[in-house]
Amino acid sequence: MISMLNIQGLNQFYGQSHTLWDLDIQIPAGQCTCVMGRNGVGKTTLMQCIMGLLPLKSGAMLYQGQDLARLAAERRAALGIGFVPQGRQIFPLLTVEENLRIGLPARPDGARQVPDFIHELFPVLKQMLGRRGGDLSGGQQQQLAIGRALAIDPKLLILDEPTEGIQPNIVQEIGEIVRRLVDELNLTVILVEQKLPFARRVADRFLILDRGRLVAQGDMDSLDDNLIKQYLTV
Ligand SMILES: Nc1ncnc2c1ncn2[C@@H]1O[C@H](COP(=O)(O)OP(=O)(O)OP(=O)(O)O)[C@@H](O)[C@H]1O
Repeated sequence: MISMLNIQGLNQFYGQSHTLWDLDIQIPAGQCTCVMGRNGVGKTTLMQCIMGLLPLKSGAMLYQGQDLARLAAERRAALGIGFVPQGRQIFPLLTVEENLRIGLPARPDGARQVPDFIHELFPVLKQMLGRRGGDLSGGQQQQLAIGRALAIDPKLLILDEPTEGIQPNIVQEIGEIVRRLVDELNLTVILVEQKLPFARRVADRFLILDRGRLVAQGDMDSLDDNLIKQYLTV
């Protein structure tokens, strides 16, 4: 297995509160890994650590062999890590096109155009390029957030709860798009997801966090009822 991201001994604190404990995690290249666990176990915190948005107490994060831990967040984007944050965080007053273009300066190849494949993946955005981001529906905003992350041409794409608050037909579409990114474009995806059917359909592997610790991992097929009962259902 070639790992895209190799996390070793990661510890994170919010003030005195020890939130992530001694995490050792390998994210295989060219697969979709789903990070699971109940509310508050540290999934978003882990994604923010990978993106450089939170300081680590200790640990290494090797991305294609290079340690990210000392790199600023913008550098991580330039290395090819795309991020779709929880809650989408699109810019409501900017147009769809301006939102899509916002990360382009991070591209190492100097490209200044939004790649065509993004318009192909999200035809709805193509029809709305001049509209303000804030005027889009939740599902359209989620597609915009994914398109914006893809515009930097990432190799690793992190999606934090992309289906939260989205209507079912768009959830279905997002699932198909994530699969295409993995199968056709060979992206590596880390998906934080609480909806079990969606996770099963879209992900190849799972990791389960519980109170900041890694408690289980494996192929999606091996996620059994015991694990679900112990760590996932409320
Ligand atoms: N900025 C912060 N300051 C202090 N504690 C925080 C902060 N952000 C999160 N926490 C705490 O850290 C723990 C992990 O939160 P985190 O948001 O990473 O969990 P999560 O698994 O992503 O949950 P959810 O599924 O609800 O998004 C929680 O106990 C949370 O209350």
